[in-house]
Order: sequence, then structure tokens, then C-alpha cells
Amino acid sequence: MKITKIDLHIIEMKLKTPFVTSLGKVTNRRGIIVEIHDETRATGLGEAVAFSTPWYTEETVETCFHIIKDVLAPLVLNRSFEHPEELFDRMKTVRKNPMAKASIDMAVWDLYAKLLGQPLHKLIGGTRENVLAGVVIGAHSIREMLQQIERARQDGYNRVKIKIGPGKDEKWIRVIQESYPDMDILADANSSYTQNEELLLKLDDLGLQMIEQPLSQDDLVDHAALQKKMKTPICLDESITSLHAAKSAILLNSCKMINIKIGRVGGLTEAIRIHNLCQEHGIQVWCGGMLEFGVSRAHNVALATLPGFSIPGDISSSSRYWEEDITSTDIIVKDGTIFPFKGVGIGVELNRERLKQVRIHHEIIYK
Ligand SMILES: O=C(O)CCC(=O)c1ccccc1C(=O)O
Ligand SMILES: [Mg+2]
Repeated sequence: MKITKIDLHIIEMKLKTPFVTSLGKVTNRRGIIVEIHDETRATGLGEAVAFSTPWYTEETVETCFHIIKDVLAPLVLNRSFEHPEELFDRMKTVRKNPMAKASIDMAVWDLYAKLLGQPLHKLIGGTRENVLAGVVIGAHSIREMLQQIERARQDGYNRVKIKIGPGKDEKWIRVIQESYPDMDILADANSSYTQNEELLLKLDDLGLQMIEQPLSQDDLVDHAALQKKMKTPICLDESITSLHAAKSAILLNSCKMINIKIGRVGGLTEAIRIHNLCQEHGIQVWCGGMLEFGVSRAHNVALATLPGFSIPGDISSSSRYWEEDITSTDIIVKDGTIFPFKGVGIGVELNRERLKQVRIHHEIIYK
């Protein structure tokens, strides 16, 4: 594969319902769709999943745009690659910026699978016939949360993750448990209990399936101390930025589960490596979400066909967040599962009409 051209499409769409977390609220979602072309005019699609502001991790849409255009594109344009795994090493000279790197890595994986005429999930060794879906609720009030859970139940989801924080936790969880005693519940704290650990211990008897990222991103040691005190499994999200971080977390016993996000770890190559490492160490994994558009969503579905993804992830229908997505085919959840696409690559193409409606900037990069 020789990469000859990269299209960057910055798009913006309004979420059907604002997404509220301990760190901020997302109402309008911006993102970058990356379209990579090779010398045979084949294309591959990726997505930079950073937000407009650095509330979740350090990157933003603008930093990704700059890094892709001015730093990563010159490293990959007019270069030949035998295999998408080579992209990871090629981009290694650039520190961090995983979401920018992942958007290129994803697009090259899609391109490669298309050139081989295979679905991406088959190419990476996916074995699951259906992917386990789950919904995330980030609401302002208990009432709003219950309304959203009710809607999710009607749409066939059996597992709910709620966003919690100090003062928005025990009561919220108990109310859900009373209303839906048979439902799996997990709680995502997005680091909001840093230096407030005693509040977390109060949640330990609620029988949560897991608690996600209770403490800060860099606190692997504190998470290990906390996991010793809690029977509820800790799942790490923000802390796991690479294979190396995953190794450290496992060595330190900082968690029992890991939420894998392709963007957060710098691409599909690294995501697969983390999955394999966790398999070796008996650490459960599931696929995280980024309120993303159809391109990243389709990559998530492919990733989540790997054998280790044995519990539902934050993968929901395109229609959960969007009136109309930018891809040709929607991701659809039925009875809590998603069937991977049968087409080559990630199995979806861009809906050019829709893309034009929501695009706020377009740039074409050649060497
Ligand atoms: O894509 C989704 O369904 C939401 C997943 C989610 O909780 C999330 C969304 C945006 C940023 C961070 C997180 C998170 O997992 O912490
Ligand atoms: Mg999270």
C-alpha cells in the first residue's frame, strides 16, 4: 500500500440528548473523519475521536487536526506499507497524541482489509458472531436517568452504564436497582473520586458489576491500593493509554478489567495487543465508546469480535446519538447485540450527502 492522499473532514452534529459526565457536558459533537487513499485509488476510513475541549483526555479536535496534517501526514504520505501494523512504529517518533495516530491507523487497517477483500473483523481474527452492546447514561437528574434507561430497555439493551460522581452515586444506583432488579449496572466515575476515596467505599456493597476509573489518570498506584480495599472490580479507562500502561496496571493489580478504546490507545494495532495481553493475564476487557460517529463505531464492532470481548461494551446503535449518521449503513442493536458487517473493511462507506450537510471544514493533503 502506498498512501498518496489524505482527506480530512471536520464534522459537527448535535447529539439527540446532551451527555452529562462528572467532567462536563457534550451537546454538539465535533470530530474528524480521515479518508486515506492509495495509489490504486482504494480508500480507508478512520476517525479522530477527541472532543472539542480536553475534558476527557488532553487531545482536542484542533490538536488532532494539526498533528494529523502537519506531523503524521508527512510521515506516511508517499510511503509504502506492507501491513497496517507498520504504522504504529512509523508514528512512534511522535510523542502521545494517540487519537490523532489512531485515526490514521484505523484508516490503513480499513484500506488493507479492503485490498484483501476481507471484512476487518475476520482479518484481525475476530471469532464472535455477534458483538455485545450496552448503553451509557449521562444524565442531569435521577428522573432523566430513569427515562433514558426505560428507553434503552425498550430498545433491547440489558446492560446500563451510568455516569456517577460524589453526590450523584449511591442514591442513583439504588433507585435503578429497585426499578430494574435484573439489570447489570456499572458506574463510570471519570476520575471524580480522586482524594475522596472514602465516598467510594460506600458504594462497595451495592453489587455493581464494576466501577470505572474512580481515580485520576496517572494514579495506578492509588488504584491498586483502592482495589485491595474494594470487592467491586475496578475497571480502568483513562489510565490505559498504551500497551505499556496496561502492563503496569496488571503488574500493580490496579484493576480487574480494562475498557479498550481504539482512539485512547493510539490505534487498532495497540488495541489488539492490549486485548491479547489481558487474555494472557485473565483481565476482562470490553470495548469503550467515545460518542462517536459511524466510522469509529464500525471499527469498534470489528474490534469487539475478538474472543476476549465477552461482556457488553459501550457500543450502541447509531440512532442512539444521531438523527442521521455519516455512514451508509447504521449500526443496529437487536436484543442487546450487533451483527458485524459482512462487507469488506469496516463494512461501511461514507454517506456523501450527509457528510456535506454536517461538514464544517475539508482539507486534502498531498505530499
Ligand atoms: O460512546 C458512548 O456511548 C459513551 C461512552 C462514555 O462513557 C464516554 C464517552 C465520552 C468520553 C468518555 C467516556 C467514558 O467512557 O468515560
Ligand atoms: Mg470511562
